[in-house]
Amino acid sequence: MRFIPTDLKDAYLVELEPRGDDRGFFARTMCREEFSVIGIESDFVQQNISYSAQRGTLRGLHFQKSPHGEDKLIRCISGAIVDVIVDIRQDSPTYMQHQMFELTSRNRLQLFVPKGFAHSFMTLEENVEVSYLVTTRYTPSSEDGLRYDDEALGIEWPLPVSVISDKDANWPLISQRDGRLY
Ligand SMILES: Cc1cn([C@H]2C[C@H](O)[C@@H](COP(=O)(O)OP(=O)(O)O[C@H]3O[C@@H](C)C(=O)[C@@H](O)[C@H]3O)O2)c(=O)[nH]c1=O
Repeated sequence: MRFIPTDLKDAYLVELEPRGDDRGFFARTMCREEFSVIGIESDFVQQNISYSAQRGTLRGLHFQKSPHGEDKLIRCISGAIVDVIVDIRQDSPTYMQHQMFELTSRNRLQLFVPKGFAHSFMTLEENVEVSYLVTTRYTPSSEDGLRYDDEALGIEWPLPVSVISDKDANWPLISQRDGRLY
């Protein structure tokens, strides 16, 4: 695997290193030893998949509040998404900055998102499946989120939103919050 630093501290794009032969190829998608070489010691405990039927479906931006923060390793296994992450660690040099990545079943790129980030994606095609590993079990009481259209974030989504959950359409704006985000 090749780890490509992003503009945001501690977040990486993870490129596969396929070993090809007559049958096709083989590649590792997660390897504790390779991750630890660059200082990632994530202990993944749950794997999730989501299916979105329509192009323009938006999920996020989600995080679990500290101490239930989770590292995530995201992969689009069918179709294509733009994945958007926001660094919400108050002591980080890239605090409140966001970055957008195109993850597709063709480029097979993975995105490593550390705890203390809000995470979201928008589907660019119909019938999209996203698979991801997380390091913390689902803790609904610590669930939180940022609004995809919060002017304080200024995210330029590539498509109009076609489908969004009520929960995601109604997260409070950053200007309406007190205290630390994470
Ligand atoms: C995240 C999650 C949800 N659920 C349940 C709660 C609910 O009934 C149903 C759908 O949940 P949600 O609406 O939160 O699903 P979704 O909006 O797809 O949530 C996901 O969004 C992306 C962007 C992330 O980063 C993920 O960590 C996760 O928060 O699944 C679990 O049982 N376990 C889980 O780990």
